[in-house]
Amino acid sequence: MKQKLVMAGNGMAGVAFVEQLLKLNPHKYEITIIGAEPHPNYNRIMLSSVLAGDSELKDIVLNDWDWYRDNQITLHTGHTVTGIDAKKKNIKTDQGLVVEYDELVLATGSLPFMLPLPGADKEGVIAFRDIKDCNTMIETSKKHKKAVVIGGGLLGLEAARGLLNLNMEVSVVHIFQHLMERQLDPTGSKMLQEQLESQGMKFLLEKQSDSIIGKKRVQGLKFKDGTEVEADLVVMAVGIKPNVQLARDSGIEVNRGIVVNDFMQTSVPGIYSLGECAEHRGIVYGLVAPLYEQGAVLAKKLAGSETAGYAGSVLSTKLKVSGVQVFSAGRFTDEPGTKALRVQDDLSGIYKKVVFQDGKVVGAVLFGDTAEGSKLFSLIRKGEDFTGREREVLFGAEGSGGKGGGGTADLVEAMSGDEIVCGCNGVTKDTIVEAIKEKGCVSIGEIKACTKASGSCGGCKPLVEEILALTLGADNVQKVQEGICGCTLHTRDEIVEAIMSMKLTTSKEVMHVLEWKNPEGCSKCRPALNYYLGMVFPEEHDDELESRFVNERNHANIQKDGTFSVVPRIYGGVTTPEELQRIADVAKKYDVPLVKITGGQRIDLLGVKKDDLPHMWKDLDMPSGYAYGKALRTVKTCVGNTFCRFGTQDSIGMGIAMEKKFERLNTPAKIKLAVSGCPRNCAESTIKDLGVVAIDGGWEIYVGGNGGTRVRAAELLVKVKTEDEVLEWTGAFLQHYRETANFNERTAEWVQRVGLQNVKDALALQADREALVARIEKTLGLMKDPWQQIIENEDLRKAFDSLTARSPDPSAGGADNRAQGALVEKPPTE
Ligand SMILES: Cc1cc2nc3c(=O)[nH]c(=O)nc-3n(C[C@H](O)[C@H](O)[C@H](O)COP(=O)(O)OP(=O)(O)OC[C@H]3O[C@@H](n4cnc5c(N)ncnc54)[C@H](O)[C@@H]3O)c2cc1C
Ligand SMILES: NC(=O)c1ccc[n+]([C@@H]2O[C@H](COP(=O)([O-])OP(=O)(O)OC[C@H]3O[C@@H](n4cnc5c(N)ncnc54)[C@H](O)[C@@H]3O)[C@@H](O)[C@H]2O)c1
Ligand code: SF4
Ligand code: FES
Repeated sequence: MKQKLVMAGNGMAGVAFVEQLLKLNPHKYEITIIGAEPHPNYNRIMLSSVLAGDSELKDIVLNDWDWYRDNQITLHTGHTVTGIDAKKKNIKTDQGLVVEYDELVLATGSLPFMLPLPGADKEGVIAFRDIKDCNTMIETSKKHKKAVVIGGGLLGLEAARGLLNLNMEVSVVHIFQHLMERQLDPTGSKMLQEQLESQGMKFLLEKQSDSIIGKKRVQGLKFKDGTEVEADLVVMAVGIKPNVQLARDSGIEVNRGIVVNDFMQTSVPGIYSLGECAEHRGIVYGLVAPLYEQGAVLAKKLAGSETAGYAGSVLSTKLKVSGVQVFSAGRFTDEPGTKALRVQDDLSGIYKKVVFQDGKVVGAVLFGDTAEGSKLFSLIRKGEDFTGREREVLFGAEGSGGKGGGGTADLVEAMSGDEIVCGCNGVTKDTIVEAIKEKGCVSIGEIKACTKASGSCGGCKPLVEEILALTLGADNVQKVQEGICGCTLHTRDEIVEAIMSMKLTTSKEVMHVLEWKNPEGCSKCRPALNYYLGMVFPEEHDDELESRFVNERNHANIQKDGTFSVVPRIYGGVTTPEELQRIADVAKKYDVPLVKITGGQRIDLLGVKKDDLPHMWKDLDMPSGYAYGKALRTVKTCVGNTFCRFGTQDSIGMGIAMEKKFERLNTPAKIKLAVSGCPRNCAESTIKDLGVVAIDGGWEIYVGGNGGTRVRAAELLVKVKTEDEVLEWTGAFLQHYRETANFNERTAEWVQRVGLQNVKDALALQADREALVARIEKTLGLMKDPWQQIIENEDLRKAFDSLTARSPDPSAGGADNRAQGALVEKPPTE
């Protein structure tokens, strides 16, 4: 008869242990798991990504309901274990359930530490620990503007980045002078602060919180120095405390955490503990890598296999904030007896520090370029002696900037099979090699799907790539590729090629023919396929509305309060008294709460009710400005030579001609154009996807520029003489971009990826330009104004209305609508 194994806690550490146990001895136990949260085990690490809008709950589930069922595990979610009777060997839950055990595992994790400030119980003061907190933040951002995060550690900064993505104004309050002082030295910390400030984060450093201000809901935070900051939301991210109450109440020895020996045994026979609630040799861990190592030991112990026990872990961390690369491992501070090798390149924003003791690497900090993180972490764990040749670690044996320390390839070769490569998911080298050799994985994407390695923080990707290359052999390395999303291993180019060669015209066909793993697709591939199909076969492919993002389906941008914004097209930013009168009349008639001039020189009517949209479009009698779409947005113009005394050309006329020609064009990502009448460049043409600047006797065309979060100056594509040439080059450039960029890739990223010279080469010949222009014109000839279509076509109007019925909560950015499968994107900008 099977023994009964019961586990309190359905989190990352506990379930990873059960997975290991099932591999070693699948039939030994009848397993029951009790979890307080209502979900199956999900990847807590990826909550930062959910908050940042890059994934949804369903994307981060590690073990779905079927997994428990397939492994005959009884799962009770929404139950909290409240008592243990170690004599009778049973546990009871808050719902009155009593379960008997032979072996009991406590994997209750941590609780967020909440500063005991006066007023901390007010509405809007939360932690960031679980899905519920994530949803609270997403919901709050729809109604409120100002967020304050207390704590400038890993969690606080990831929370702050997510809140910025939710369009909140974010201030991070930190008690010390330097952010992430547990992971970074002052230099790295300062560079991090500057980078995050450039993303819009504000910092209040060396501030001690005193009290939370507000009535029922938080209105601000007061500091001990008497100053205050306004806040509609306060997120506390000041550390965690092990969740030990259950163990303590049950007479199990507890210090900071539940005290365990090297075999994860507590002071009470038959009761084990692991994860963030456990304390081993005086240390309580707060990252997943050590928890997986503990799980592997406990699995062996309970499976009856041999194990030397758990001896503690060295830690490494990586901040998961897009646009910022930070890695830290081991002992990185300057202590007596240590020496550091430092490389600082302020021009490229790169900083590397490697700390040695007795010739061995004991710690490292990397900022700006973290590619060597895995290698350094491995060197720390291996303890290889570099006495007299320390520089090789960063500069290679020749001191030439090579990979040093034997390079990643040598390191990977020297790794033992049971060494963990992916700390976030506890994946060993053996598991990855097995996935490559036995399950036929040939790409990072496949290995991720098969083993989960590289699927969380991404820090182990260079190591996984190296293992792949070594295992497959150099000749097969070119086979290594990532699919466009987890549903497929096919790259963008393969998909487009298949669409063209097999004449595929629907997403379903593509998914079927290319054997999508998930036949429904996901929020990444569905809109991408719809775009590629429309780009290749503009006539044959029927636009798949259900694959479009929610704003595109509504032909209007959803605002945080659930209302919509309406932006009619105003060609080149030029309007007339009659048009202005109509806009004013519509704004009055529909009680529009805010009329705003946008950065793109047009007028935004904000706060419109969903039901009013078609009526307003009709009354406005103006084309859609596509302010919601992956399409041509605006053509900004300066006054030009019509009125400006510096103007050399008619920038307004040129801009209007461009907007009239390319309006409604579907593009991989939004497109903004501009035309300036002289090199003073008042229309900011050099931070646009395509910007035109008038010069004496002609025009310069710049491409690949971007304002917004990642500013990039556009680069000169060509100088031309006539307006017709401007239109021809613009058409050719846009079509080349449409045909070769990845879906969702802005021109700035695309030009950077493919190189300006390649773009120039593709457009150099007149014949090639003409062919591209012919193709773009074919597409443009088919495009119709979506507002007009809905006004005129009864069927489309009904479909639009039923869209309302299917999304009763128009604030479709919310978790509910995400769950229903509505595709939601980050907020758009003009
Ligand atoms: C936003 C965020 C980002 C993070 N990013 C990283 C990262 O990049 N890298 C990294 O290494 N780590 C990261 N971490 C930390 C990592 O998530 C934790 O180390 C890990 O989840 C701990 O696993 P655990 O199983 O010990 O605890 P948990 O994952 O907290 O699981 C414990 C579970 O037990 C349940 N439970 C508690 N008490 C009871 C009870 N009495 N009865 C029943 N159930 C109970 C809890 O509800 C919980 O679901 C992050 C954490 C957060 C919050
Ligand atoms: N990328 C990652 O690896 C990652 C991401 C998120 C969370 N985590 C883990 O989750 C856990 C929780 O993260 P965390 O950042 O809350 O914990 P932490 O203990 O690492 O950092 C808390 C930070 O808050 C600061 N702080 C403490 N009291 C303060 C106060 N009164 N006012 C202002 N600042 C104060 C501390 O100086 C510290 O920098 C940790 O174990 C962390 O390692 C890891
Ligand atoms: S860019 Fe030149 S032409 Fe245009 S408004 Fe400025 S100064 Fe005048
Ligand atoms: S180490 Fe984070 S995903 Fe592998």
